[in-house]
Amino acid sequence: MNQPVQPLVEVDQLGHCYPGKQALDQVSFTIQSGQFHALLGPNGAGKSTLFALISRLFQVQQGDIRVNGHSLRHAPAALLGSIGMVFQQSTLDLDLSVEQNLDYHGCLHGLSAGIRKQRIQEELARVELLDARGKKVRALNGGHRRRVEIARALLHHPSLLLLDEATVGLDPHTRASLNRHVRSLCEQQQVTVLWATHLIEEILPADPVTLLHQGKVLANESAHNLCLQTGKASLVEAFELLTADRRRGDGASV
Ligand SMILES: Nc1ncnc2c1ncn2[C@@H]1O[C@H](COP(=O)(O)OP(=O)(O)OP(=O)(O)O)[C@@H](O)[C@H]1O
Repeated sequence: MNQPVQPLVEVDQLGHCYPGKQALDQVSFTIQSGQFHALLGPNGAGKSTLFALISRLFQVQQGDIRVNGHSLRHAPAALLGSIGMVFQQSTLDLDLSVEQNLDYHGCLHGLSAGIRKQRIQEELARVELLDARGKKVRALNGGHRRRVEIARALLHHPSLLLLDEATVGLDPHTRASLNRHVRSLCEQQQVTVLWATHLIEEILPADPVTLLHQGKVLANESAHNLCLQTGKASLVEAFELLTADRRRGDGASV
């Protein structure tokens, strides 16, 4: 008999309150290894709060997150070593070169000079920016800066790559190309991805989706199943139905 596969990521009953605002309320979902998992939610749903918790910008108040079995509460350093982050706001130093930005990150992760040199070369080649290694980040366009951030996030070979609204501010063509690139990392390099977005067009029918709205999980399903279960032809309509129910207070969930 087949054993159930242990998920790579377990978000378990996560809660977070700002003064006077419950931003996350008993949020639970899992991600299987090698998947492109979408965290779909409109502005204010709580996506960035979840990212701030997993990256330890905030202290965990309720619940836990486990990556590769490392608990945010009990083994935070091991968990941080297992993840790579691309935040909504760029965190590159514009006046350093691409290579200097990556090298600094490698130092923070304790990589030796030799390993840093090798990995910088590998990751920049993967995002097709090897020729830009000596350029200041300020000289790159928005799409290329995002690619540098992805290369940087993968430098220490994390199990999980998290991207928070990574395509914000990019033109439609660059958005689509970045989305395709990250999917190819899943398919070809077995990288596991949590892709937070409010843009439904970035999600494909087979993608597992966690639908987050006003701090609560409304659904954990593939986009295709969400349409089937709501009887809607498109994810846009399914999303409208589920979030409208919530706005009316029906509290429907799938
Ligand atoms: N520092 C804060 N103090 C109080 N409330 C906050 C704070 N930061 C966020 N919030 C509120 O918490 C809720 C969740 O915000 P969060 O930024 O996590 O959502 P989001 O899904 O990432 O949205 P966006 O894409 O607009 O950033 C929102 O209602 C927001 O106004």
